Amino acid sequence: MTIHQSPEAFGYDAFLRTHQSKEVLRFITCGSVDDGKSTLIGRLLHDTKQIFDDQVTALQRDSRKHGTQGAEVDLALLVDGLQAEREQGITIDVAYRFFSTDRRSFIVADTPGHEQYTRNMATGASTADVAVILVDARHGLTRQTRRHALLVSLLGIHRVALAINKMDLVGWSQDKFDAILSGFQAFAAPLNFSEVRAIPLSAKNGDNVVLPGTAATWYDGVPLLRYLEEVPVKSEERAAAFRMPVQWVNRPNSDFRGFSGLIASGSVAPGDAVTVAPSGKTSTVARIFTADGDLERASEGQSVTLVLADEVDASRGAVIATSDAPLTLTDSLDVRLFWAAETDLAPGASLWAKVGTQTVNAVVKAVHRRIDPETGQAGPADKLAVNDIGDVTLTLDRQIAVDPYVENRDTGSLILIDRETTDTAALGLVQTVVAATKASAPAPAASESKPQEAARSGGLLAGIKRLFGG
Ligand SMILES: Nc1nc2c(ncn2[C@@H]2O[C@H](COP(=O)(O)OP(=O)(O)OP(=O)(O)O)[C@@H](O)[C@H]2O)c(=O)[nH]1
Repeated sequence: MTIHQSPEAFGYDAFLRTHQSKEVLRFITCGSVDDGKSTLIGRLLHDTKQIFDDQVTALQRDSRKHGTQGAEVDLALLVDGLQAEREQGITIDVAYRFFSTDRRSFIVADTPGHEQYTRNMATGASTADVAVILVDARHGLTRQTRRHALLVSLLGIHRVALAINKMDLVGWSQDKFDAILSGFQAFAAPLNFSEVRAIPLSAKNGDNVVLPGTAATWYDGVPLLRYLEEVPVKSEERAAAFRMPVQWVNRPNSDFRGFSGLIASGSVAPGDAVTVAPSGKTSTVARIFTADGDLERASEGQSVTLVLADEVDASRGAVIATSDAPLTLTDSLDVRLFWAAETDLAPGASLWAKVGTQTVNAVVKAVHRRIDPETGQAGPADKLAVNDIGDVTLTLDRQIAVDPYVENRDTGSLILIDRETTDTAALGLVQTVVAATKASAPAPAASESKPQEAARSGGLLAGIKRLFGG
């Protein structure tokens, strides 16, 4: 089995190339501090044999030195690799872990349970197919569990694995398990999950994570990993329309002109009719060019260069889309925001908005409502504070090409960037899109501008967008 577990050691592209033939499932883990997320991911890596022997030796040594398990191996150390977080005892950032089994490859977004969770969770969840929500069986559902479930549902993840962990500490009590599950179902009823799968487990002991546990004689379901291997991934549920943001124009000589980018969604084949946003120019795909030769079809997640049949002007910032479902051009956006900046957001605020490779100036026209994280109910509001979720209208200085988030997570999400600090201030999900009635100057094919640089180098969201094709 191929061995890899860290994005630093093994890049996303390389990971996908190696496992091209396998389906990829992206999932996010969420839970409060100490529910056992790191131990669970460590257990998944360990029991699927994703770690080298020398890592095991290092782990045994580290466990004695830094671990919380006495003489035993502390699996959380496999995941909590950073020195600082060992010292502080918390996980700091969103970290991506890669592992694979014979059936599937997995990309796990591990987000911390401390107070930055809104931003971090929004980051990880915006690309996930499934959310694994951890609950400590001793404590049951907490405020955090409810908040995480709400965020997951707002971000459009329809499947939840409710991992009821530390069952060993409650004597594998079926009553406890049933009570937690029914409490969750009651809270989640309005959240539109298509599936909630509860699994009793012990990440520490390895019961029902990769291998079936024997302690819960009453449980007749599968271990978590088996669920993750079998759950349908998004692409099986709905074929998204083809979208490829142009990252650069490949023009090595006057005979060749191709548009290079990462396919954000859908697939494309030579002969397909395409429309380029924002210019609205149409053409057909003549060739799909890659370093390994031409392709008959290319799909989501692949980096390709498209050669079009006609001389079409498109540059960085443009999006090539299928002509039967083009993007909408607009300069006014209704957006659900996950506001992450320390300063409040109020009407009149001016920020950069970045959708894929397009960057424009955005002014907050109105703040409409705030969603109560406890209940999921929306109430009127005129500003948003740090970690708030709310709905706003943005006025853009130029038209951009977007989709509603429900139709396409890539072309339907944006980040807002603080103009002063160049920090990522929010993740936004496009709610409704009304096409602009009159033509205004479309977003230019900006040369590398300040916000783009910022979004390239700074901010978690930007990093993830980069990794996952924004
Ligand atoms: N008994 C028992 N202890 C567990 C289990 N899972 C995790 N733990 C322990 O719970 C503590 C917290 O586990 P972590 O994996 O560090 O928790 P976390 O959710 O990643 O916490 P942060 O990284 O701080 O967000 C550690 O001491 C683990 O060994 C379990 O199934 N049973």
